Amino acid sequence: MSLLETVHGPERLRELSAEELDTLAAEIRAFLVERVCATGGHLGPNLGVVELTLALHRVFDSPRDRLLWDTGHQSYVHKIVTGRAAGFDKLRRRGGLSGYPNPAESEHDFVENSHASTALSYADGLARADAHHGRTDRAVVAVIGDGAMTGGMAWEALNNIAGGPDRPLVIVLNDNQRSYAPTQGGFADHLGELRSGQPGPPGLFEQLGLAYLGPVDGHDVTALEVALRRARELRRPVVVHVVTEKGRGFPVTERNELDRGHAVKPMDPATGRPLKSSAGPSFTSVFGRELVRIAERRPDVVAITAAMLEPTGLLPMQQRFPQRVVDVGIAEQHAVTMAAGLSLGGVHPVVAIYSTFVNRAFDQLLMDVALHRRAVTFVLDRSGVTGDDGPSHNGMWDMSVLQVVPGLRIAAPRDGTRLAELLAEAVEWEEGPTLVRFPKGPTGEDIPARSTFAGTDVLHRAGPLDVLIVSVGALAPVALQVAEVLWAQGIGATVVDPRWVTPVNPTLADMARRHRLAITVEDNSRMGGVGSTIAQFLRDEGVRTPLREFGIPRRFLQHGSRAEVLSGCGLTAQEIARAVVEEISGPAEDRTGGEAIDFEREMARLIDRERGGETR
Ligand SMILES: Cc1ncc(C[n+]2csc(CCOP(=O)(O)OP(=O)(O)O)c2C)c(N)n1
Ligand SMILES: CC(=O)[C@@H](O)[C@H](O)COP(=O)(O)O
Ligand SMILES: [Mg+2]
Repeated sequence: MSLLETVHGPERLRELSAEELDTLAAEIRAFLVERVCATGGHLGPNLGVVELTLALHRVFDSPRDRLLWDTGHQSYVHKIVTGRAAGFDKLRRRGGLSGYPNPAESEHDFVENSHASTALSYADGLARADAHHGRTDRAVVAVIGDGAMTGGMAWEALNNIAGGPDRPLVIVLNDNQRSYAPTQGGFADHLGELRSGQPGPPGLFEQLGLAYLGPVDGHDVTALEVALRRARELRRPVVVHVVTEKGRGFPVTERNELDRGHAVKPMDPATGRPLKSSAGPSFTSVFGRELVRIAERRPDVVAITAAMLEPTGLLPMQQRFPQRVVDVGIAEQHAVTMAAGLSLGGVHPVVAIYSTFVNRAFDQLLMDVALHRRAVTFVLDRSGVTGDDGPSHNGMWDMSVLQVVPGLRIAAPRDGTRLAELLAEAVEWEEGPTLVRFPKGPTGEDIPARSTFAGTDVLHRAGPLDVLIVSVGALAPVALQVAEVLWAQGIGATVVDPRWVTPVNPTLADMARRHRLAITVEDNSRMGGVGSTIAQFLRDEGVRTPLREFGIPRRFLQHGSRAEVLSGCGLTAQEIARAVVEEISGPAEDRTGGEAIDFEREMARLIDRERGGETR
């Protein structure tokens, strides 16, 4: 039996000798490689915290002492030693282990949110609550990476912790010199000075009034324990500066200079080759390619990332124009307002952020960009359901949150060709901010329009004018399947894609007016989504056609594949069609005065007469 098989809780770790701990660390690394190569996940970060996690659980008594993991992607070892090794067969799979701490899984887990730079604020709150209740028998320990330390919230917390009353609060700074890429900036340089161990003036943390212990070898359990015990005994806020190696102990991640295996897809551990073949170009790769094409003809275009250069597709841009890509670290708020500054200075910034992380920079987008009508283009990758990264990573709120921003134009491409078109249109727009949002994964086959009216593409037209289906972004294949299912039941449908979803295209009112029912289908929260806005627009235009919105319900979505989670939200053709049939089953109210009309001919005539829009 392996040592690992005898570990069902942290107490077992305290029985082991130094040699046994070394053996256990090796077994855990082998376990991580075997399991995470099979499922995919954050292999590199977890290979780097094996010894640190063992030492933490030997020195501190979880869950009485609260261990908090910033971002939480590096908590697999914590899960293994707290009795969840068996769950790794279904890591990040529906019904299986979450890829982040999850209080529903274990009493040892406290913070599920995987948005970086929050742990010190949680720790400050917990430590104050202990003081408030007179609890002196426990500690708060926050593990935060050097990348997460580039996030502004971490410094807001440090300011309060350092200035607050003394209380047992241990900050373990896991310094592996990387986020995905090597961490940059003044603070990263300072950590380099601290790592050198050269004698010199007090470091930043001590100057703030915090105790500082380090640098400590993050792969030496004994050295770690000495430092952590000392930190525990200090009973005042202390930073333990731990130096680790991301991806340690597995050649495939150690050799990966791009990101040390930060978030790996299922792969063959012997070769590092992906287990699944690629399903064609991703939205991300199309964005990266098209941005370079735009940048070649627009010297004023500069790209900005918040520590996610490769995942957001900016690698081609950096390789082609290294001086025109700025990585601000995990600092989305700074990224957005810096973009406003760049725009004030005559640059057209393209800010590439995952949808879920733009939530953090809403005020900056609203007040620093939109209020000043700055021509900044936001590109939100991972919009809609992402799935396996759990509730905090779905990009399901961006169109609800951002549609309220005055002057912001929002586009949702349905395929790669539309993404290229819309990105170009967005960067050409100089009257104010623009935003293009798309999901994780392949673009799928192109879906051409059969006609276009004032910018709204007609994708499908069959039978009577029963249902107008407004398809938003990448759910177009679902919208087209809905039309097929309806037609099989004798119900006619017209599928349209507005491409630019905000502001609402007035043509939609003309189209809805001619149908018995309108529906919207979007990979976004149903509340406040595009459907809500179109419904409001139709009411304002006096259009009596009822509208039914299909989107993500107002709840946090547990992890699973994108398809599973979308299905769980009712966003499948069968379920949408079923709801439409129920809604429309009443007698057809004749809206055409008896003669069958040719919808597209009528729309062409109307557009030419009233709106002077282009028709094709
Ligand atoms: C607000 C926010 N922005 C971006 C991310 C994406 N992200 C996840 S982990 C990570 C790098 C974290 O680096 P670090 O804190 O040093 O942890 P390490 O992976 O090195 O252990 C990033 C950028 C995030 N989780 N939260
Ligand atoms: C933890 C984190 O926020 C990221 O690493 C995220 O897991 C990446 O997600 P993708 O795999 O969609 O790039
Ligand atoms: Mg790091």
